[in-house]
Amino acid sequence: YLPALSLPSKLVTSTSPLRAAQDDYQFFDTTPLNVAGGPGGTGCVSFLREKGEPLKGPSGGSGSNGGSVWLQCDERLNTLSGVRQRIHVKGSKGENGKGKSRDGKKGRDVVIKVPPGTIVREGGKTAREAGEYKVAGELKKHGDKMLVARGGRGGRGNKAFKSPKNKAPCIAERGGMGAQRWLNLELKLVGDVGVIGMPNAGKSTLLSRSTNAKPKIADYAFTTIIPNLGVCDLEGGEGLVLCDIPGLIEGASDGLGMGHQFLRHVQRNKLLLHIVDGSSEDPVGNFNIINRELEKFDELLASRPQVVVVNKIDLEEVRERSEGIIGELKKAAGHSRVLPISAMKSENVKELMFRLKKFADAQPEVVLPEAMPNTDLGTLQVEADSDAFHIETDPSYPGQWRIVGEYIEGIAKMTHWEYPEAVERFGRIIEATGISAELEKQGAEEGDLIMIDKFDFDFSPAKTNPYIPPELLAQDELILARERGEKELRWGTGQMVDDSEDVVGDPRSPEAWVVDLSKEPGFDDEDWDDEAELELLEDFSAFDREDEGEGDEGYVFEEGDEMFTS
Ligand SMILES: Nc1nc2c(ncn2[C@@H]2O[C@H](COP(=O)(O)OP(=O)(O)OP(=O)(O)O)[C@@H](O)[C@H]2O)c(=O)[nH]1
Ligand SMILES: [Mg+2]
Repeated sequence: YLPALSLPSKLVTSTSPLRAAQDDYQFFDTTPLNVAGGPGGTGCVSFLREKGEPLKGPSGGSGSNGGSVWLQCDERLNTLSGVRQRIHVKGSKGENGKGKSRDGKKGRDVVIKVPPGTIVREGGKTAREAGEYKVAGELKKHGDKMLVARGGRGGRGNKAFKSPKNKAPCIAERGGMGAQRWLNLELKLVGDVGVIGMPNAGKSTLLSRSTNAKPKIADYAFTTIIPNLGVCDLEGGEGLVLCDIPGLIEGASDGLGMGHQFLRHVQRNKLLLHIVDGSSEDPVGNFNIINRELEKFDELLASRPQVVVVNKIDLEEVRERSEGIIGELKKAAGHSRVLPISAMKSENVKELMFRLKKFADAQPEVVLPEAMPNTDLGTLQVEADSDAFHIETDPSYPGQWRIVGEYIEGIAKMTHWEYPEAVERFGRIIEATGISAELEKQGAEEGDLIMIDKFDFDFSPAKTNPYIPPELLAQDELILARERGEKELRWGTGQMVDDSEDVVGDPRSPEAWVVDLSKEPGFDDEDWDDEAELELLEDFSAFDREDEGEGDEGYVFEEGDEMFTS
């Protein structure tokens, strides 16, 4: 095993301008984003006491959900630069529940504005990695909204746990953690007209003369390393959006030059403006090279209508041969939309823009083969709210099992382990979600170590042991007999059960008997504070102290008070 070489970052950064250009480019149009929903508020344990009525029941309010993080599409934006200002975005915390049955206020949502055409991937801190991650959604139209990190669920207060069986529950939940994840956003620029051509043809110059964009212009290839969007204001119209695509060269479709990274961007343009440098050695040859590269990359792209211009006719030698070039280009292109211009001297440029606008408006909206079917972004979530789980085990650590699953891990985090009732409830959830059964199926035994998140448990398969010792099978007989109405004898959890109770259970395992409480007599809401049934409860440490010294109409317990529970 050899340690990986690690170079100082300065050495790692590219030495060739092309490499630098690619890095810059990727940085421009993709960005990582860390989103986290706010944690939910904690539930409250408190009991209300009114004048003359010492105990009026549980009154702990529930904590509220934490704020979520959303992405929202805003058509006024055309870059991700706003998002890049803040890599970490969090929803705010939900308020804790309070005494007197008051629930907390919901945490505030955060909405991040992104431009149309933003693709959201889950995972991938760097652009290079991101391509391998799952696409979670795309924001296409103004107003599209997508939930990317749900706020944590608010913990319930003890009021919510009141039941006929337990009228004075001493249990509350902690707030759940908000979802947290890395996203990678990628923007496909949307323009009406994609400006393509060899490096140095004059694409950026044209954009700077005809639109509000201020692209970098220079006398060397690959001046443009990021696609620039520019809006050309035409009288009485909405304007024409031009997209200056960095220079294409032979081999671009194989990833040479700026390669795939830009070709992708041209995909959305309704039409292409193909700029031919009239001063180059072989204008028509260059024209053909670019078209071949488009074809190799994507047939759909190659079939997009083009307008062709011969640029730099302000130069004497270009002007002289322009007519010949135009004729050849018309032949090569198979249409007659070929114009001579001088981007630098703005010759013929206004005329060109009007024609482009008219032509663009006549084109149908570009329909791309979708990466994913149309989905409702409100429901399509990065979030998976299922109780799915899986069990990890390692043969070299027998008797140790790890349960992995968002739901069960969330519940474990929300459980107040100091309340015995909460622990019991957690046990029931382990049963109900099928985790217990699955553990047994995989061979877990009583006393094995079960790990969920950072919590450890002893495994006790108690109620669902499918192995039935022979002596119990004999008991089954009795149960079945009883079900047939033949005998009155019943078995419960190791002891005889009173005949007056209704017992339901799994006949294969007498130990699984459960008393059906709904049919139990004598549990009336009014009965619960019968003093004879009350016993002293000592632990008040977790009680809500916010409402000390309330007036007559309500009272929240304080440390040192006596409290009774059934
Ligand atoms: N004489 C003349 N020069 C021009 C004209 N248009 C552009 N140029 C020059 O050509 C060179 C390249 O222009 P750019 O606009 O940067 O070319 P580009 O196509 O954007 O090049 P890349 O970004 O490298 O792909 C610059 O020196 C411009 O000044 C023109 O109409 N006439
Ligand atoms: Mg340029």
